[in-house]
Amino acid sequence: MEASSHQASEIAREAIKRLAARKLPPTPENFRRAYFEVLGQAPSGAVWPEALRQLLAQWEGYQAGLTQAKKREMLERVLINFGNEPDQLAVKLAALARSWAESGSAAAALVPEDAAEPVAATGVGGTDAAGPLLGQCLTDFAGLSRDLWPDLAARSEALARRVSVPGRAVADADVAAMAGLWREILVRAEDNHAVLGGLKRVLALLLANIGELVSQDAWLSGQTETMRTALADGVNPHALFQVEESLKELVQRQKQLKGSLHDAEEKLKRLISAFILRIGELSASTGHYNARIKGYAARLAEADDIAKLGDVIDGLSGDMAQMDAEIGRSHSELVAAKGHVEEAETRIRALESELEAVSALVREDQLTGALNRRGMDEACRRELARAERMATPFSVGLLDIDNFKRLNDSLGHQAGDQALVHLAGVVRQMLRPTDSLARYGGEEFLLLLPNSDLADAEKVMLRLQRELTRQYFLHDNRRVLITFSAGVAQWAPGEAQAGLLGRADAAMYRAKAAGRNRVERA
Ligand SMILES: Nc1nc2c(ncn2[C@@H]2O[C@H](COP(=O)(O)OP(=O)(O)OP(=O)(O)O)[C@@H](O)[C@H]2O)c(=O)[nH]1
Repeated sequence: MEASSHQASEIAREAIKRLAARKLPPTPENFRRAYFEVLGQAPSGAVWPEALRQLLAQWEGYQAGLTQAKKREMLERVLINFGNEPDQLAVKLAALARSWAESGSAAAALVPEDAAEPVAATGVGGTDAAGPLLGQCLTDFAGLSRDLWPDLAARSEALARRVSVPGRAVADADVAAMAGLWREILVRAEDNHAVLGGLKRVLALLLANIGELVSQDAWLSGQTETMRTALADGVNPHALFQVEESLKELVQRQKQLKGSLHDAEEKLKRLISAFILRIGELSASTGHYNARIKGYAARLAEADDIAKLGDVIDGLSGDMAQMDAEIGRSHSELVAAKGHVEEAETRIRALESELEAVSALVREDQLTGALNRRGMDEACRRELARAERMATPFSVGLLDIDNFKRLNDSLGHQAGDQALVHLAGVVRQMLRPTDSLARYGGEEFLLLLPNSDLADAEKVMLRLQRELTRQYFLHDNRRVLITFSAGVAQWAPGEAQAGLLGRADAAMYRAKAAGRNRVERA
């Protein structure tokens, strides 16, 4: 129930009258209580704990027809619409939790447009009682998230300690900190969702390839098909359990297959050595026949009667027939072997092109483990969309190692490679879990920094420069100092990825031109 500005001033007037009548000092807290009393609502501090408690319970619970993704989307909508109005936000969140609880009908899956009805603060007398309750919610969350997100758990605990001080009113800053925490949870949950999706796709790819590789083994194909079907319905503990069981069987079967493969290899070896033997025999026998034919030629020259001639021809045609049979046998063996070889070659070519296609899908730079250009494009797209949706800042830092050619020339290309690996390692140590590192070019790296404005991004790059003076790159036990020049740019709403990176690039060039080892803002 929003009060118009006229109503609001009326309510404020009445609230002041009440304070005067009760001889209460007009502190902000007393005024706040009186104001909500006149308005007929519980003060917002009392609404928050209950709203969060309900939301957490429903977030983890199961509701027919509501997926986690759907719930996340609904929650984001509420946060975007009411994120700047803490009182309204608490009320809307409570209403959202109620709508989830009542879910099961299609209508319940929609965010109620007018969910302004305040939630009764059951058992909560006012702001003084709100703190401990809120603290309990935050402590519960910390317990649940400690394994997954230790940093958020720590933040939640710190906040819990702050709001749980008996008699202390919940301050607006606490509510803002909670909203910030909740946003971070959403972002992480979204990332986890993306990771799960990625794992599912990788597994599907793997299964598709296993199926292809073992297409002749009906049993194995059947198993992989079962796993594919189990995963197609969505990743849940039951499906994962099924897949795990199937994989165990698959591993067992693979062991047997390896044995068969070994046998097949042995057989192939025997076939080849037999073939070589045959060729040897053939050339020996043709040599032997050559000698015999020469003998027949001599006997032919000496044959002076038809009977002797007949003997020579009989012997010759007998030998010729035998030779013919041997050559025929070797020829058909040769044809069969050629067929096998061609078959194997076709299979190997198909597998090679499949491998190439799979490699092209890889999103990581092989040397440094940072994202490659493809991975960077995807991550950048995702972060821009998120920044747009959640109205949060997003910045990038583009760094280019200084005088890298000189390092390469003096220490060798391999040392240059190790220097790149070292730099990527140091960057990774410093990044937050939501940040990403991509290899932009040879000795250029891009840092994607969600939830960071230009000043934050500049701080990150300067911190990285300092860190590199502490963590030297060691080559043959010699310390080599790596410095870089960088440009930082903050995304402007509506700006395309190319525009953002172009600005960061231009700033980086300015840093080079200004003498290197510096950070310039775009
Ligand atoms: N070892 C190694 N060197 C690389 C790799 N990619 C690019 N390089 C080298 O990085 C060097 C970059 O040289 P330049 O573009 O002249 O830049 P620079 O020497 O760093 O000079 P400034 O950028 O002006 O400070 C070239 O010698 C490239 O061969 C790589 O993966 N490994």
